[in-house]
Amino acid sequence: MPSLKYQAGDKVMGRWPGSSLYYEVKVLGYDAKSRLYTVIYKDGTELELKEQDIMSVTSFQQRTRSRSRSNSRSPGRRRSRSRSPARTTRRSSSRTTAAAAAAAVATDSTPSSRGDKKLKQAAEIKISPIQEKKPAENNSNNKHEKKEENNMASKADAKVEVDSEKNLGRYNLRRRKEDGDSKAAEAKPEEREERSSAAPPAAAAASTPLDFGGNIGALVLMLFLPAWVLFLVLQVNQKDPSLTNLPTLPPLETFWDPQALGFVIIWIFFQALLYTLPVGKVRVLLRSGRRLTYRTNGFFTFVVSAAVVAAAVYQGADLTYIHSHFLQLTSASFLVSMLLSVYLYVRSRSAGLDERALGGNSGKVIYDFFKGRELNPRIKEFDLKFFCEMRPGLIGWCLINVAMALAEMKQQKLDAPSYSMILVNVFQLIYVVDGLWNEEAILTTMDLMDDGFGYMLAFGDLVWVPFTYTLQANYLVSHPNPLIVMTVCLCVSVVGFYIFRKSNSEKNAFRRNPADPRLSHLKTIPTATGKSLLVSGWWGVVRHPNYLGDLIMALAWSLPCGFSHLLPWYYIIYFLILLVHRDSRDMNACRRKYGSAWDKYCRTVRYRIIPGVY
Ligand SMILES: NC(=O)C1=CN([C@@H]2O[C@H](COP(=O)(O)OP(=O)(O)OC[C@H]3O[C@@H](n4cnc5c(N)ncnc54)[C@H](OP(=O)(O)O)[C@@H]3O)[C@@H](O)[C@H]2O)C=CC1
Ligand SMILES: CC(C)CCC[C@@H](C)[C@H]1CC=C2C3=C(CC[C@@]21C)[C@@]1(C)CC[C@H](O)C(C)(C)[C@@H]1CC3
Repeated sequence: MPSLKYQAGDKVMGRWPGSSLYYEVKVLGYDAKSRLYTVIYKDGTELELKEQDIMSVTSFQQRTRSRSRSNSRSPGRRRSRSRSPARTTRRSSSRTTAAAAAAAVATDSTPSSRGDKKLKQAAEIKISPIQEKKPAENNSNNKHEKKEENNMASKADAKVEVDSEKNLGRYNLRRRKEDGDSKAAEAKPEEREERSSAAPPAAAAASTPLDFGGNIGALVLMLFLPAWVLFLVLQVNQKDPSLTNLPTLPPLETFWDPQALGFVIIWIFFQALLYTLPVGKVRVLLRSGRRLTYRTNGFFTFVVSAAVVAAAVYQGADLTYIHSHFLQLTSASFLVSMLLSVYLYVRSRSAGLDERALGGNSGKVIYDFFKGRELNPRIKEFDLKFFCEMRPGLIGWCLINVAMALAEMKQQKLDAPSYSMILVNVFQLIYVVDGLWNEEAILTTMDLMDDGFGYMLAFGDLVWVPFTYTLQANYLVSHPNPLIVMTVCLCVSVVGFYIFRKSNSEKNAFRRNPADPRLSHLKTIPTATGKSLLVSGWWGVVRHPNYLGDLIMALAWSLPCGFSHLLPWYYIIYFLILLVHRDSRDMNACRRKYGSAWDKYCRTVRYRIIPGVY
């Protein structure tokens, strides 16, 4: 291993997965493909570690010394952290044998007197090989596994077994079921949150395989996506929109309207102002040692925005401006998203390695610009990604829909919007309000956890969502459709929403507090990161039940538009492609995160989105 930081045979300190404990290990080798070092612990246990989870013994000692110095200076900062599954608080057990653990040193902000205690606690880790399970044992109905896992969730101080799956050379962490108490269940919500975030940091110096066909694919998408939005925006005004009836391109000067740009900027700043108000709960995401706080006041923001817009309409503001200047508003938003993307790329160059997203850190300029390099770019406490995803575009979606209802009344000379328009408005309003009401759930989604913030999301949030997700309402303005299948639309919408909400809430509740008594009936699979995977309930039906619900809802949004044209059905086609691609991105990410535990989950839950089909 000539140009590597650590060589085979080196004695180094290796971080225990999902914890901040370091053990003395010996480097055995390096796999260039996975960019993982194989290390061996003193008792012969082998693990694969990332470079950033390894430290030379000297720098480790320096770090420990400087930490204990700073801790002895500031006792107020001493805090016992119970995030790690490997961190135990019990007295030693006769079954405890880990020689590796004897070398463990807690790197927490604990004073040296506590260091010994931690060392002793860490010595309670038991390392024992796992038996290859028979297929029957892998079944989701395996009560034993369930039992073990429930204990794992509910016992913050239980002992940990390290099981090696010999065939894959990977490890699972499990708590022994006889070691029980209910400390985690009794813990305060904030503490639970910290504990359930025990996974190793997602951000890293390394990059993952390129999506979208790398640089070329990203460039094609960057050009294609705005062109496609333009196509849709022009198509929707055609009397007979179809793929064979292409719209003519308007003169270039019609794209530019300073007033439209002014409105877009005012809207974004207004949303930003509301976002900063100290209303709502503060949520914490732990990322590479940093505490990221998020203020979840999305619902409040929505209510205030609705009140302000209603007041403006009352004062004589004409919302149909949005319909008549749709093209100009779209290009103004595109300009803003472009400028934002450039800003994000430039600032990401000074972001630390641990602040970068795995997916957008390839070193390829176009690809990284598209995918986003920085995981959670912030201006002080203002989180740009969270804000853009949840506020201007999402709330703007509802504003545009209302404007389309008013435009329909004006154009069709109606006293009230059509039933079709009302249904589309109500269905999508519920979707958006639900997203804002459950805003904290976004903290467990791929976008927040794994994706960097770059062109894809900036454009997606500020242009794609408000100007293409409103297509059905926009279509109905000039393509009236008498509603004959109202009951069908309602039923489809209710079923879709039920699946979407229940499955998302189940996963979110589980990620927040795996020991939640309301989830105690669910079966789970432990993983080496300390987090577990749900294997029954909604997440035992298909691997993405939330996508299934979302797709069913998308069907309900198109049904009121009738079958005269394909255009209003575009959303569901696009959404299917997006979610299938997203599902495979998530599969790859989870395989990287959870290794063999993920493969086991996939063997147990065979279908991805649609039961029995895919
Ligand atoms: N309207 C729109 O345009 C879009 C809407 N959406 C919606 O947004 C929501 C979030 O979607 P998205 O972020 O893509 O994906 P998910 O909310 O499904 O999050 C995926 C993550 O969930 C965790 N997970 C996966 N399987 C399990 C399991 N069995 N048990 C426990 N945790 C599991 C994993 O993360 P970990 O283990 O690290 O917690 C995984 O990375 C969905 O409802 C989706 O429909 C998404 C995209 C676009
Ligand atoms: C431009 C590309 C082709 C695709 C961009 C994708 C984005 C538009 C979507 C990625 C994930 C999203 C989510 C929502 C909106 C669309 C984007 C930004 C979401 C906020 C919609 C409301 C939901 O309730 C949600 C679960 C909060 C969604 C989260 C994901």
